[in-house]
Amino acid sequence: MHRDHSFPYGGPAVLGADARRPDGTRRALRIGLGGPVGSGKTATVAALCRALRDEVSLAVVTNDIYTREDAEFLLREAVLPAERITAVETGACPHTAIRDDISANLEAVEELEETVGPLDLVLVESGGDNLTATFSKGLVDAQIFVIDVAGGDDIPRKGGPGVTTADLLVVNKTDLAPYVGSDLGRMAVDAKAQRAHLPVVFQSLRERSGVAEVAGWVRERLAAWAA
Ligand SMILES: Nc1nc2c(ncn2[C@@H]2O[C@H](COP(=O)(O)OP(=O)(O)OP(=O)(O)O)[C@@H](O)[C@H]2O)c(=O)[nH]1
Repeated sequence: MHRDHSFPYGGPAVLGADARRPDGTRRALRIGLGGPVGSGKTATVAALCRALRDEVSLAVVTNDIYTREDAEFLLREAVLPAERITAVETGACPHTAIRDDISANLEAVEELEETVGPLDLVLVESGGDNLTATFSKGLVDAQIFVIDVAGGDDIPRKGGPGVTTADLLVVNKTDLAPYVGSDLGRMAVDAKAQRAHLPVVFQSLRERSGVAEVAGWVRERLAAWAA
């Protein structure tokens, strides 16, 4: 039977019944990062690791279709010790592994918790996909959708579950807006119209802007999780 675990209405995920380990301790908060190919998901994961690694115990699971390139990038950049980075090779549509058959990703997350735990936070990065890709609620507690201005300033207007329901929308590569003719003001208005109260951060990893806001949002989620 097909079961769709994607967030139907968006908004904060609730503390699931499985939020505690069998010994009663709270498991790590799991945050998924999804979005179109090349929008900056891995670069955002790297930036979050750098911002948060001295405050919280964290680990990363990456998803690629046939390679381990995203994990290899994070290893090369030394954003975390190697034992805290795991790659899942999905071998199929990226959204299948984060939404329909989440077993490989769940196993990877649980193994990280066992080998390097206790962890406060696990970031699960999806392979690049389309605007409909969302994570199963059984895999992550909250999700960030990363789009970029070079993909077209009409993407927020077009909507789709990633843009409309993700707990945080990141519009990345704002430094490229003047070169590709993207209107950031229009993107902001369209995103607001699609998302109502859900937050949007404009980010440029090249210019190091917006990263503190994304990290701040993760800190808020961690605080809510711990409470
Ligand atoms: N100009 C600019 N380039 C960026 C920014 N963020 C990421 N990039 C570049 O965009 C390219 C893709 O970034 P990645 O982080 O690999 O994107 P991704 O979404 O993980 O890609 P896939 O996993 O292949 O879907 C890389 O060359 C990055 O250096 C940014 O803010 N500005």
